[in-house]
Amino acid sequence: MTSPVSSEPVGQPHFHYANGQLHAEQVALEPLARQLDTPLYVYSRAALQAAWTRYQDAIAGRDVLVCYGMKANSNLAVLAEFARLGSGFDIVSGGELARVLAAGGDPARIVFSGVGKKVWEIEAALTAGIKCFNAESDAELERLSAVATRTGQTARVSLRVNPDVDAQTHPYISTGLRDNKFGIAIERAREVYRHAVSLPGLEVVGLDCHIGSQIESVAPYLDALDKLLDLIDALETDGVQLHHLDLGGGLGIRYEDETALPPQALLDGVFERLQQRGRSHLQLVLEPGRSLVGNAGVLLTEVQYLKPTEARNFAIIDAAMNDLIRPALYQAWHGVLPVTPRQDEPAQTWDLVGPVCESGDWLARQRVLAIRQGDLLAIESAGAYAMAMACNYNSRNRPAEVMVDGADFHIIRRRETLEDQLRGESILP
Ligand SMILES: Cc1ncc(COP(=O)(O)O)c(C=O)c1O
Ligand SMILES: N[C@@H](CCCC[NH3+])C(=O)O
Repeated sequence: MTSPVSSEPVGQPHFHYANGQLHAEQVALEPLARQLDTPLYVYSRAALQAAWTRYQDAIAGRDVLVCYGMKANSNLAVLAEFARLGSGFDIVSGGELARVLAAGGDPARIVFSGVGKKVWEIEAALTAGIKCFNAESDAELERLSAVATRTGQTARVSLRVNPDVDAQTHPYISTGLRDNKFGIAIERAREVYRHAVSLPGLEVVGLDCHIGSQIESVAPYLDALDKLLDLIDALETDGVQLHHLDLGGGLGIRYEDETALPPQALLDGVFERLQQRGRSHLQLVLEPGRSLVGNAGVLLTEVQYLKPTEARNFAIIDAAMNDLIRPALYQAWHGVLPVTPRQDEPAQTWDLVGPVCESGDWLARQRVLAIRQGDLLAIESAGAYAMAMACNYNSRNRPAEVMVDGADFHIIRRRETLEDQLRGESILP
C-alpha cells in the first residue's frame, strides 16, 4: 500500500501543517527535533485531554469508571495528566503500581489485571488499597486469599472470564478466545465464583473481561456482554451479588483506513443492553489504553542514508524496531509524514528501515516520499504501545519524550544515555 507524497496527519487532529511545516499544537517539529535530536517521541497534551473528553461525553454522568490501560504509555507525565482528569488505572505489574502512585493516581481507582501476579505485587497493591484484583485463575485466587489473610487485609476481587468471542483483530492482540492464556473459561466461572466467595480474605465484587485490542466494532463487546450478563443472572441465583462489571479496553483507533471505535458507540450499546437486562445499577468499568493515547503522539526520526538497490529503495532512518516494535511484531501500519515537505525532489517509493541488525527492522514499507539524507520524518500514531515497548536491543539508547502544551513543550523523559544502560551490570573479577 502506498501513501500520498505529503498528506495531512491521519486521525491526529492535534498535529497539522502550518507554514509548510508539521506542528504539534503550536510547536513546529523541525526546530524541536534539531534541538533535542532524534529519534524523539512527541505527544500533544490537548490530544490526551480530547481523548479523555470523548469518554466523559459518552458517559454523560452515569456510573462509569475509566481505568486508563497504562501499559499503552506509562510515562509519568501522561499518567499524571490522566490522574488530574480523574482517571482510574488498569495496571498489570508492581512497576505499573509504583508509577501510578508516583504520578498521583488514586489507589481506590486502580484495578490490577494480569495472569502472573507475584506475592510482592499483591502485597504492594493491598497496602496501597487498590479497588480490585482482576483474578485470572483458581491458583491466583488461592494466592490472593493467602496473602490477604497473612497480612490481615481484604482483597477485593473480580474474576476475569474468558468469554470465547472473536474480537476480529490481530491474533497476537486477541485475548478473549479459548486458546488465549487470559481469564477463566466462562463455562467454569460459576463454580470458581462459588469457591471464591468461600475463601478467607477475599471480597468478591465484580466480573471482568477484556477481549482484545484495536477492535473496530461494537458487536464483539455486546457478544461478550451477553455472556457476562447470563453469568450474572446465574450468580444471582447462587447468592453472589456483584457491584461492578468491567468490560476491559480495546477500542480501536485510526492508523490508516481503519474505523476508529468511538466511546459513544460502545457506551450507547452497552447502556442499552444493561437496561434491557435490568442491570443498569451495576457500575461499569472500562480499561481503554490505545484509544486514549495512540493518536496523541508521533515519533520523529532523521533519514541517515538513502540506499537505492535493484530490489528496493531503502531509507535508513535513526529510529528502529527497538524504539517502535509494532511494525516488526504485528506488521502494523503507521503513517509517515515529512516534517518539512520538499518540492525540490522527485517522489520515490521507499522502505524505511532502522539500523538494527534484523531484516525485520522496518518501520514502514513501500511509501512514496520525496526525501533526502538529513530530512526529518514523523511516524504517526505513536502514542500507544510505542515508547512503552521500546528496549535497548543493539545497545541503543531509548528515545526522549516531549509533551507539547499549546506553544510550549516539556521534556518528560530525557534521552537514555550509555551510562544509564551500563548501570547495574558488573564484570567478574
Ligand atoms: C487487561 C487489559 N486491559 C486493558 C488493555 C488495554 O487495551 P487497549 O489499549 O486496546 O485499549 C489491555 C491490552 O490489550 C489489557 O490486556
Ligand atoms: N502491544 C499491542 C497491544 C497489546 C495490548 C495489550 N494487551 C499493540 O501494539 O497493538
